[in-house]
Amino acid sequence: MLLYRYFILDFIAISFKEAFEELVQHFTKFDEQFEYGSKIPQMFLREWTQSKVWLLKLFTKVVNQLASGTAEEENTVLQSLLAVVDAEHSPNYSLLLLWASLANAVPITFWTLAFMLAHEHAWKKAKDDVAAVLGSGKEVTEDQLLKTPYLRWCIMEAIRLRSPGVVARRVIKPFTVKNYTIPAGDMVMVSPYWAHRNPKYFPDPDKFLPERWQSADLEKNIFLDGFIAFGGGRYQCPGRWFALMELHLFVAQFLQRFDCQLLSTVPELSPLHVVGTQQPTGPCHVKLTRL
Ligand code: HEM
Repeated sequence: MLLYRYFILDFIAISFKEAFEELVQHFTKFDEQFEYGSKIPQMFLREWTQSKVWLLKLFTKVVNQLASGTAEEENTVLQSLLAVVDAEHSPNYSLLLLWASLANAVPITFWTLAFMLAHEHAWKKAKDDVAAVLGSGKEVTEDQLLKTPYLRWCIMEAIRLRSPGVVARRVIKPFTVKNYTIPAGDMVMVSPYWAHRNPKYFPDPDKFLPERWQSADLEKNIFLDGFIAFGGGRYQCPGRWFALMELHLFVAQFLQRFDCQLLSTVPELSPLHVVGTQQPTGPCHVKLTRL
């Protein structure tokens, strides 16, 4: 759905179902091998490279169309971001934006619902809050989301437990840490995944405990100390507030419309995904009932 809106809002001529499906196929291939594509020379990944080239060509068209001022919508996420990026890098940045948004937000949506389902108390509390605040209304306002903080805690807890394995930077100028000099050209990495398992900041770190977020000031966008799921500094995730809002909105509306029961255990996380948020190793079976 996000993929669809992304293009429709920017009024791209993907008006035929087949063309849209072709886009989905190329994006899926790009996403499946992203971990390898970022490390292995492209000549060894022919299909992945073909899909990347296809997507970059598409984004070159998108960017040109936006630059010509013919897009109907204004202030879409893509337009806002392109306003601050060099023209030369715009197609690559557009593809990065599409990948970074979907590859992180989609698995986190899954983990939030799965963790809540696996913790009866969390599922019930979240459902009760949604029923009390949203009722059966069709529209959801920002004010209503603010009145369901427990949902936001569940989302933050899912992000904490399934955040990216590494956030990396290439060293431009040598620097010294504890008597070690890190030379220019090296890569330095920090692991949000492991940082979030430090009991100094997160007691019982492996447990899903939404209540721990009560002491953060999420309304003022202040996280818990030690939480680094969105990276840091100049290049930290520019989509973080958007991500939290869309996740909150989706989970609230899901709980409003469906009841769910786990039919299998929640799958383990896959150790193959290091760059983006963790993905599950396999399917999770649920019984879904429309309310
Ligand atoms: C729960 C969801 C998300 C998580 C955990 C997440 C996490 C991250 C992390 C760790 C980075 C690297 C930051 C760094 O290098 O310091 C990043 C970068 C990025 N994210 Fe997110 N992200 C999420 C959702 C989104 C969404 C929804 C969007 C877009 C609407 C987005 C757009 C981006 C972009 C464009 C970058 C690259 C920034 C750059 O290199 O300049 N992310 N994200």
